[in-house]
Amino acid sequence: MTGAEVAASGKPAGHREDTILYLDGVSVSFDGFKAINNLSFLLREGEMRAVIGPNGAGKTTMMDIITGKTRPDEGEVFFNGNVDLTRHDEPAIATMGIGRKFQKPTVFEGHTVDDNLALALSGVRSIFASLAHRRTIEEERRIVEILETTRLSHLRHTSAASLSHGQKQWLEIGMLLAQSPKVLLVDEPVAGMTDAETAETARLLRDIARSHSVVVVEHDMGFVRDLGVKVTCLHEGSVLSEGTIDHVSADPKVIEVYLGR
Ligand SMILES: Nc1ncnc2c1ncn2[C@@H]1O[C@H](COP(=O)(O)OP(=O)(O)OP(=O)(O)O)[C@@H](O)[C@H]1O
Repeated sequence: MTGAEVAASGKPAGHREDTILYLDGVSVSFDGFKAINNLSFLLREGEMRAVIGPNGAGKTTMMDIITGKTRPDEGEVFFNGNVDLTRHDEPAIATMGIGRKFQKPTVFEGHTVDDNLALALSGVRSIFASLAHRRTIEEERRIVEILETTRLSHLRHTSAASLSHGQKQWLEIGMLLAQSPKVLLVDEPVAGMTDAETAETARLLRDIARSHSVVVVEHDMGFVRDLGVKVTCLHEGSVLSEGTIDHVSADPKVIEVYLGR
């Protein structure tokens, strides 16, 4: 956060009511080590944010706190302005509309792209029931829409096992979209991708961000630049720098602990 955005009280500027995610004064320790230290992080509804920072900065732990995997020792964590996430567990938070994509793709390799999306769309149904289920017009429309968004229309009937690494990542993003989340948390989406796939992923996420709030954790600075959104750099569990990519990447503190290494 820039100095201008921090009120005199040290509290983050902006009303909680205007946010989709609101973290303030959040701390968590593991065996006495403060992995998150008085962290404040605000995401407006419909905003996409890139989160960067060196290894161990607390990026994953911040996501764990938002999704209910880790409970903070202190601080406020709110979703949609008024839902106190510290009072809910992981499955409840996922159901509320916070979807998370981990770094490693976990698609069903033995099934087609289409089946994978149908499975994700059905949510609670068993694999067998889901594949035997006769699709509604609305389900078919959603699948076609997600295939287009994820650049996989031409691979609809291809086995997920034969997709490239990048296409598997896109399929998994599609499976997340099928659950209609309000917020997508995306962890290192372009790790291991080709340059062309990386560039396409920035476009894909920008498309998704037109109708969702998104937090993207990534180390690839070229990709972060392509996203064209506000950047938050974490260090030692707190916000070290926040603003445009040009502001953050020119910040001497960021250069010292992260970019200059
Ligand atoms: N369950 C845990 N028990 C003990 N220490 C933990 C636990 N989870 C995270 N940590 C520690 O907290 C710190 C923050 O880790 P975290 O994984 O959030 O960083 P990160 O920014 O995601 O790093 P990376 O870029 O390497 O993924 C690290 O020092 C890590 O070792």
